[in-house]
Amino acid sequence: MEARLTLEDGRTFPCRSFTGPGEASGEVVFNTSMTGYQEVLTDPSYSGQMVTMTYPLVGNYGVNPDDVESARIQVAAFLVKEYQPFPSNFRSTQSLADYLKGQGILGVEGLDTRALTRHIRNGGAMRAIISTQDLDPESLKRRANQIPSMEGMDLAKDVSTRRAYRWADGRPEALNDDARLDASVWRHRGARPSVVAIDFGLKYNIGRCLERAGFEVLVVPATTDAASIMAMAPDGLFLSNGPGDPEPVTYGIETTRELLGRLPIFGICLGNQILGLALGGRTYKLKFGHRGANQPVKNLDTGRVEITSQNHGFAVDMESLGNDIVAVTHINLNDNTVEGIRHRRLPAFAVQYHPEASPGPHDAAYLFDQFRAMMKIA
Ligand SMILES: NC(=O)CC[C@H](N)C(=O)O
Repeated sequence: MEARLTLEDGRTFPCRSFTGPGEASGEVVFNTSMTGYQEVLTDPSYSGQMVTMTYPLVGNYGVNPDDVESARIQVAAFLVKEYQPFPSNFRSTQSLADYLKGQGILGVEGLDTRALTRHIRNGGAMRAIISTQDLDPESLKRRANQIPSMEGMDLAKDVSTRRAYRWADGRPEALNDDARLDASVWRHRGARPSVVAIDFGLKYNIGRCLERAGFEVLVVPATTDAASIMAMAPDGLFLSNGPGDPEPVTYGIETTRELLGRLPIFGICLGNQILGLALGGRTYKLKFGHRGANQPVKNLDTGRVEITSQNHGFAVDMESLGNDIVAVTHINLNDNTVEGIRHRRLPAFAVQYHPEASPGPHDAAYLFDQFRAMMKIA
């Protein structure tokens, strides 16, 4: 079915829907991973964004119930060069087209994804609209310009869980109705270090990695305050990844500021930005962001280069961090932006990239053990 993608600057790309009629809007971003499209689709950090894959053939290994990073598809639309409708993989239970259709998400193919990616690299991430109904470029351009900008947008509280839940045995587990959110919430007190993970859009693989590193994990809503967290007396605090601009996530920044020095803190991606903001730094929007599974990052402590999985459009401004308080621990070797920070005196550190790497390489898995080493219970 004929479709059209129009960016806010008027550039238009003809394409075809492989999921039936529909319309979608959001910020268009590109991801350079060669595989892992199901993890990309379900990563809550993509909320409000339409994602295009630079790898040209998508759908060939289908989808399965295990590779999800959250309970649903989070992208606003999925844009590919060539959709492969005949999946061949022993784990596949459904085609990608049926998976998207089942959740009402528009998928388009036949799009010149290379030209689109080059356009975004030159002009920056842009707002856009895709439609099978409205094919008039002028009307689409006008409407694309009415979409709210990603800057200033707090999407974390929209995707966050409404109720606290346990992460156990590799999956989310609801608490009993009578569970009290105090120190009695932990089942393995004294045997395993306990971590409260603030859910700004938590990827499931972070839950899996925390559990694998030996933690007992309780996931709480984004707006949970410091007093409620201290009431549970955890051994550590984790700040998750999440969508949107970090600056308007003032409640998360405030909670983090209050808990600095009272609990060991580890943050990933949005969690890194929130820690940076809580430490008095600033964040800014990158031109087109980092999204892919082969981003080179230099660990300044060891001098080692890690190949990392990434998905972010904002970054912590290095100049805004007081050097006597915060150390930059990791930088991106493509553009020298901040990829990791550490408090010089207090137990708090974070990375902008994804050590849980889903999809992606596992070079940075050591960070979960580093967090564990900060706990009283080792
Ligand atoms: N994956 C993330 O946590 C992304 C953080 C933030 N939304 C950004 O785009 O920079």
